[in-house]
Amino acid sequence: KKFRRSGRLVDLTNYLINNPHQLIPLTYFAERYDSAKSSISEDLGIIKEMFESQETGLLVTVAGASGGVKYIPTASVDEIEATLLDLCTKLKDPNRVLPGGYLYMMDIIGNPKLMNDIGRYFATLFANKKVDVIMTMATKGIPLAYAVASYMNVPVCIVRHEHRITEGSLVSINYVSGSTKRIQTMSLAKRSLQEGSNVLIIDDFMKAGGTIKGMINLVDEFQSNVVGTGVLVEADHVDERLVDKYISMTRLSEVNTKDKLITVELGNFFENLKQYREEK
Ligand SMILES: O=P(O)(O)OC[C@H]1C[C@H](OP(=O)(O)OP(=O)(O)O)[C@H](O)[C@@H]1O
Repeated sequence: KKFRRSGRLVDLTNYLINNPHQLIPLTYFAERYDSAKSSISEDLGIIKEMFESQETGLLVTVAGASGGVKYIPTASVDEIEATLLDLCTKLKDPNRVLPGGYLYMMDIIGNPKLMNDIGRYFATLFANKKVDVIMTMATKGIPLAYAVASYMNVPVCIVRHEHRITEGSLVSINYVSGSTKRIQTMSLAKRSLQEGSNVLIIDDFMKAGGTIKGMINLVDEFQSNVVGTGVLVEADHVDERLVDKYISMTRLSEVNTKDKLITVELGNFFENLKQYREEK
């Protein structure tokens, strides 16, 4: 069935947005709409101009036989700032304060729209990095990890607490998490991560950084490398910090459990985004 340009533009845009970071040959679209490749190229030019002016995303076209077009999700600084300021306001609620300087966050990580938006922001920042897999720690890191992974079109690798008998042979390491100073174990099935993988670590919360540090050591056990670390909230009122390179969306700068006073501000995401944009 032949489609007019207006119909092609609607379906093309929908298809691209639903298949981020995937190189799609122009012939696929030429057949899908029974149109000439030159018409498809013009369609893509219109979409590219609109996407880039609205900062919805980038359209990258790769020439040649194995070429095609790839949609890279992005987000505007204004949109990111509005979402993160709103998140800071949500996090400031004194009723969220938990013992040990943690925050109740289940409503935040249980909010699909918010997790998808934050996932897209991390995907925007890491768009040009070679990332093969998103690694996270069960349980609260899982929703955000899936959001980032879906926008980057890569799988998620979930590290478990303790040894689970349902995963086959495991690699396990011990780590100290949080102010508990408790030795804990994290484990990952041997078949979950290929050697030489480029890993982006994502978690919901970083306090002392023991969990992130543990995952960094675990990646090392798999002869793989960490290309970046992203957390939704960093609690920076801890003395020693086990992890120095990370991106945080928000920063918990003070938790006074007695008076239930907490100060939340924007994390270091913006400094890194500016730097990333200059690099491009
Ligand atoms: O920086 P650290 O001091 O190591 O703390 C951050 C950990 C602790 C907490 O996880 P838990 O509540 O231990 O586990 P779960 O995510 O399963 O709730 C949080 O989700 C981070 O993973």
